[in-house]
Amino acid sequence: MADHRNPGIAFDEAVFSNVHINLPAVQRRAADLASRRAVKKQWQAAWQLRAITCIDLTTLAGDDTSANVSRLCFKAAHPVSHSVLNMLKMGHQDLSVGAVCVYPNQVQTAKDALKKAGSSGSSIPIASVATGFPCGQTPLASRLEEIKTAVKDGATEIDIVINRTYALTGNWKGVYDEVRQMRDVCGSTHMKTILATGELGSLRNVYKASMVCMMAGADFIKTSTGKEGVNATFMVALVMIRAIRDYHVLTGVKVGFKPAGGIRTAKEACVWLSMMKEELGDDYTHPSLFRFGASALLGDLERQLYYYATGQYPAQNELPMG
Ligand SMILES: O=C[C@H](O)COP(=O)(O)O
Repeated sequence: MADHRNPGIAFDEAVFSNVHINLPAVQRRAADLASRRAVKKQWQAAWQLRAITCIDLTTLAGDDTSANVSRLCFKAAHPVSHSVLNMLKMGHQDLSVGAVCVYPNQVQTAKDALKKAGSSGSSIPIASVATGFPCGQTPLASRLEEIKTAVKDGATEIDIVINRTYALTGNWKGVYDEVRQMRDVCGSTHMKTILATGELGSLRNVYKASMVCMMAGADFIKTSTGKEGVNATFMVALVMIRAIRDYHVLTGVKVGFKPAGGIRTAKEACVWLSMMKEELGDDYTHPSLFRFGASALLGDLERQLYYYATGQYPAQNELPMG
């Protein structure tokens, strides 16, 4: 993630209260993206490798144990098998994902496992969801305490959830104040704010929530927890991207973007990256400003790279960690 931070600005409702979303235009652009054909050959492999570096490799399950978290961390440090990397003439490259993303209770395990994975592992950021993830329906004091614990245990990025009750009742100052306090508690730890767009009711609210979180100091805005009925969609992304652009014009600060939930295929990942490049520029195809929140995307990316290298898809035993 970029060293620069978003310091945030004072709350000012005038910045977002009159926002107008051109729904037909957003729908058309989203439909165009969804029907886009994939790039081919070496360009496809290059985009797939880039996509891997942008993944927040995630496990957020009630049945997480040190075994599956450690396995995830090993995979984060070695996302593509050596044989495939050698076939791609990439064996000399240190390839790793953007971060691992786990519950606060698993941060310590992740830290130990990444250390065991060697130099490529110990430099991987540990993101932890916090603040009553996924619903955020716990008292503010305990949500802030959760952040402190995750940071103390070794989290280098915190993914907070916003207060949807406040957002849906138009209490944007309430959303701002909470996020601001979370940002303060994060200290030097980067903060991503999860909007849970599938629960915000309208694209105008998505824009407002994006802007309020950035004003409060979010370093990234993230679409979803992965647990809502509807998670990352191109329509929501286009609205959040517009807010990122507007905030940049207003403050000169570039805030990152993280779509999360339901992104499973290499083809989708490449479309997301090409959208970022077209909408916000090449900077937004790098992990410092762009991440995929995904639990299952890496497997398909590795499979497609294997296909590119060998001309055939792997059997299960050929990518045992896939
Ligand atoms: O933040 C990440 C999401 O929880 C991952 O969702 P997913 O399991 O649908 O990839």
